[in-house]
Amino acid sequence: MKCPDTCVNNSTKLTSVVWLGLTALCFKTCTPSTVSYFTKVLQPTTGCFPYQNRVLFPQNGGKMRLSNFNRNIGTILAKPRVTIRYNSVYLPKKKKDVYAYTIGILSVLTALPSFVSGGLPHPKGMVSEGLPPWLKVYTERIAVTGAGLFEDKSLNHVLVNEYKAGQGIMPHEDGSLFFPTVSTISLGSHTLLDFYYHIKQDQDSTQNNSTSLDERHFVSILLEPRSLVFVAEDMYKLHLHGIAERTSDVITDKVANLDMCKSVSVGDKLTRSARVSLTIRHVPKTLKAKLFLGKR
Ligand SMILES: O=C(O)CCC(=O)C(=O)O
Ligand SMILES: [Fe+2]
Repeated sequence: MKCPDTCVNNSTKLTSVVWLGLTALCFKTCTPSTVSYFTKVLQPTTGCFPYQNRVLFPQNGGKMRLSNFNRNIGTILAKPRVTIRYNSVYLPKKKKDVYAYTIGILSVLTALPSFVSGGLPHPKGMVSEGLPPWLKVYTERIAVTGAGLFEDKSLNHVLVNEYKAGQGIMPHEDGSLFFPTVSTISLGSHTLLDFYYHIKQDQDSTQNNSTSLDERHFVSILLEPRSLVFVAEDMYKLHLHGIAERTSDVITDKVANLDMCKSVSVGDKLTRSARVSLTIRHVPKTLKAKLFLGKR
């Protein structure tokens, strides 16, 4: 089970020796033309996973194509202040696009399940490190697609997670360090993003106070390969979300976006494979990095 990215565990810092080893492995495994596509992106250490502050990634952001990014977007839940929007075909199926590289590189470097780009969110402010060009392609276009959901804020934080079949992320909330809209691109496998009611402290409440996760689970969203989902407002702030540790998912009537998914119906069993998610957010509180070299 992965921890949510709001956890910080410094004991998982990657040593440069391990990184150099993994880099050498990648360069040995990739063909020379592939290697020329990749450059190292140095990332800060955050989260709960080992090996996450060094990763190789394509830097040819300008060449990537995101098709349909403003089409096919559908709203699943849109009561006042409760919003999920879903786009099943946000990324084209195209050779040499970033999803292929992402999956390829993460499977070569199997010990790289997660990394953060943009900085480390902190209550006092994130020292903003900027995003590499290939990620900016996503953040800028998602800001357009999600217009109205981010209040024109720039998306300055990206978390990349890899899940092998059978892995998930425990029910959690993303917390107040982020603006309360999250956008997620899914690469590789489908998954089910499950939403749960919190346990209510209010004794008068007659519902949603079960301690059983199954009973608190009230809706799921099927995240298809290359899809984009926005979770906003109360859906972000009031409820927990998570991904169950399963190797396959049986589709039930709790899956709220079936009408937006191609050829999937209630009763179907979908087998998971490796999935990589790009979780793209806005961190409101940022600090300018100050370097004090010598006497002030
Ligand atoms: O991988 C995902 O789609 C969910 C990740 C998530 O909820 C998180 O990192 O906070
Ligand atoms: Fe989350």
